[in-house]
Amino acid sequence: MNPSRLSLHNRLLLVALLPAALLATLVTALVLYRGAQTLDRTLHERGNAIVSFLAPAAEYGVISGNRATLQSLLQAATAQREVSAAAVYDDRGTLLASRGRISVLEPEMLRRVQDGAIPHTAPEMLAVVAPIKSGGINIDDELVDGWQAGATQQGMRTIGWVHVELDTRPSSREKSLIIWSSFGILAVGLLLTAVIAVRLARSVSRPVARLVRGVGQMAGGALDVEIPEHATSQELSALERGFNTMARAISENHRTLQSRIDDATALLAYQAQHDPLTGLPNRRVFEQKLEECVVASRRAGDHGALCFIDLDRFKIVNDTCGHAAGDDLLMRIALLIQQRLRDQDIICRIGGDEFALILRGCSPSDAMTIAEELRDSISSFDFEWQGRIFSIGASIGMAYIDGTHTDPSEILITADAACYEAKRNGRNRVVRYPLEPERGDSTALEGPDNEKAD
Ligand SMILES: Nc1nc2c(ncn2[C@@H]2O[C@H](COP(=O)(O)OP(=O)(O)OP(=O)(O)O)[C@@H](O)[C@H]2O)c(=O)[nH]1
Repeated sequence: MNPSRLSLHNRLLLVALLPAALLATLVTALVLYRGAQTLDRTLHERGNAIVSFLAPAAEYGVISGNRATLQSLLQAATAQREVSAAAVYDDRGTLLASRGRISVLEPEMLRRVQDGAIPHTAPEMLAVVAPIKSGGINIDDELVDGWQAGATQQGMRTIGWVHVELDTRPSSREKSLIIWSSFGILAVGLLLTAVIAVRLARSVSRPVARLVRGVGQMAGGALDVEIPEHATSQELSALERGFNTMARAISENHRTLQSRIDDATALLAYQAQHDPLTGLPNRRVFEQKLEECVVASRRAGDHGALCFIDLDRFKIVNDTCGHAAGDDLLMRIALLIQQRLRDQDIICRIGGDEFALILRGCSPSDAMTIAEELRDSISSFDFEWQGRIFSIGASIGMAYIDGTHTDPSEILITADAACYEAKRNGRNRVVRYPLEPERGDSTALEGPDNEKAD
């Protein structure tokens, strides 16, 4: 298991459970060790207390050789709950009296006992041996005096040993009980800790996982993300609220930005196709529309005409009243032309005072009529600027689109040449330049007599 690859949930579990499990195990081990020690020590102390009581009490019986006295002493000793057997030996290790099933002690072992009890353990048994000391008690002395002489411990000699065996099984049972109850408490404690740790880890990892999912969705381009706000902790709850607020703000900003981009794109597209002064379609659109018209005339027989319009004496307005006046005049002329057109006609501004008019779906004579009316309207228009009145005209060169052309620029060149001819012939007139002059059409080369005096 590589800790660096653990998920947040498992890391939190580890952080919560590992110290608790280690601590609980250590405490349990300590409690068990100390409990076992206490039980062993208590048993030893109990054995020592019994032999310490028995040894001086057996002094008289050993000296006097009164085995009945010793027997009654041992009977009293074995009446104790833990004592399973007891015995008295003389100084040579000869058994003087015994009660219960006593294990036989080696005389060397007895001789090693000089200054107090020594323990000896065997399975299910703890043996305690203590020397019986005598300070030269007279057999005829009072028993009380003998006790007092024994109590002084001055110049005493070992005259025998008392041997007591204690049953360790109750103590072992108590130890087992302590062990199992400790393990039980440990298991329950760890289980409760695990349940709490899992709930705590979930309360952190789940909101974090929701946040991670939300961030991932946003990174993937889904800006309308809203995560459920279920966190119970104050900080995570604030984080969830903050994320949603932030996501809403980003989404809103994105929408606003997108709308601005759309507006800017639309404006750019409009500007790329329109003349900024008059608002009419520009030269690029004109070329495109002319090509469409040429294709339509070839494929569907949808004939029409192109009128190249160049204003007459426009420069005078500029020179006399300035460019602002010239601009205003251009806008008014553009409006005037637009008002006189049919729905299917297209008017574009293709130069300073030059306009191109595409008439769709009309015969040569209809086209000539429209062009003449337009010329007349322009020449009849009086432009007033700061108290001064200007009257301009328009020279119009017309080329008919009859399905015989493949190149739109040919038509434009033709119309331009016709316009030039109109200028040359005195301005303010319409000249039509068919590529192949029509028979009997006097206006095709000459144009009408529509010149207006300057
Ligand atoms: N005010 C204004 N003038 C412009 C604009 N674009 C071009 N012009 C001017 O329009 C004039 C066009 O020149 P011309 O066509 O030679 O002058 P004109 O007086 O119309 O002469 P003819 O066409 O021979 O009758 C020039 O003086 C240009 O500076 C514009 O956008 N605004």
